[in-house]
Amino acid sequence: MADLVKRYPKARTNAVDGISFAVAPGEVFGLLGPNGAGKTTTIGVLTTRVRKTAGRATVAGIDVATDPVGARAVLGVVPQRPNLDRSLDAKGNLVWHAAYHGVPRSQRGPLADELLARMGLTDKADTNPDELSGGQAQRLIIARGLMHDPQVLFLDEPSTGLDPQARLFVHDRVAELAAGGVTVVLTTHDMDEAAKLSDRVGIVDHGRLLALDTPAALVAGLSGSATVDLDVVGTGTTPLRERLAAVRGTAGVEVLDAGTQEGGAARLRARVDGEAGAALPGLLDEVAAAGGRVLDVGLGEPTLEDVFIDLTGRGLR
Ligand SMILES: Nc1ncnc2c1ncn2[C@@H]1O[C@H](COP(=O)(O)OP(=O)(O)OP(=O)(O)O)[C@@H](O)[C@H]1O
Repeated sequence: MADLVKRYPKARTNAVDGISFAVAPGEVFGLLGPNGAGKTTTIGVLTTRVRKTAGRATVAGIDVATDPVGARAVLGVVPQRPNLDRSLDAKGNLVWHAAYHGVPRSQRGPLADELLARMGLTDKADTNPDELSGGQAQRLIIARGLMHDPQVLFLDEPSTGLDPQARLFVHDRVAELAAGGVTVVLTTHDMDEAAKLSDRVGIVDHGRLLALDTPAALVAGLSGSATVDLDVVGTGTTPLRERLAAVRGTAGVEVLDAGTQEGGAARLRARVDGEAGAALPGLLDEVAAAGGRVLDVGLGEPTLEDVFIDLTGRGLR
C-alpha cells in the first residue's frame, strides 16, 4: 500500500492521509490507533469496500481498485460489525459464502464442518445467528472469512466485546492461521493485544502512520528502561511534570490522568534510566517540594502504550 489517501465526501480532512506499508506473506500485522484514527477506512480500501481517493493499494499483488473481483477472491474479511445472514443457520452462512466465492459444491459442507470444529462451534451448526452469543458470532464470522481459503485475512477489531476467554480463543486462532501461512492484518485499539499478536505494528493517528516496527523494537526505541507511576494529589500536574522531568535519570514524564477539581488523584508516569527504584527517592522528593502528596506508586516496564503516548502525547484509553 503506497501513499493511500481517503477523503469522505464533505469531510474537511482526510480519514487516511498518506499511509504506506507492506505486509509479508504469513505475517501478522497490527494497525493500532485510537477511535477515528483511520484504521477501518484503511481496511475498507484494502478489502474493496471503500473507494480510495489517491494512492495505490494491492492485496497479494492484485490492485484493489482495478481488479476488485480478483482481490476479493484472495482476501477474507472479518468486519467490525457482525453481518451474518439471519435467514440462514450458522453452517448455512458458511456454505453460502463458499458458494458465492465459487468453492465447488462437494467441498462446501465438509469445509464448513471443519471450520465450525476449529472455531469450537460444531454444536451450533444449526443455530440461527440471532441465538449466538457475541463471541460465538465473532468466531462464526472468522470461520466464514476462511471458507474460500484466502491468502490474506483482514480482521477489524476481532476481539472487541469478547470476554477474556473468547478473546484468548480468537488470539490462538489468529496465531494458528499465521503459522499456516495466512497473512493477517488486524486493527485494534488494545495495545496489549497488538503487542501479543503482531509480528509488526503500525501506529496510526489522524490518518497517518506514526511508527511501524516490531513491538519489541518500538518499545526498545523509547528512552528509559523502566516506568514509575505516581498517583498525586494537592499540586498542579503541569508544573509537577516539569519538576519530575528535571530529576536525574528521568528520560520523560507524561500525565496519564489529570485528576479532578474535587481532589481526585492525578497520575503521572516517568520513564527512567536504569532501575525504577533508583529514581524513586528523587521523584518523591520533587512531589513533596511541589506541595503534593503521593497516594500510590507503581513500578513497571515501558510498553507499546508508552510508545503511543510518546508519539501522540496522550493515552489511548
Ligand atoms: N462512511 C463515512 N463517511 C464519512 N466519514 C467517515 C466514514 N467512515 C469513517 N469516517 C470518518 O473517517 C475517520 C476515520 O474513521 P475510521 O472508522 O477509519 O477510524 P478507526 O481508526 O477505524 O476508528 P475506530 O477505532 O473507532 O473504529 C473518522 O473521522 C470518521 O468520522
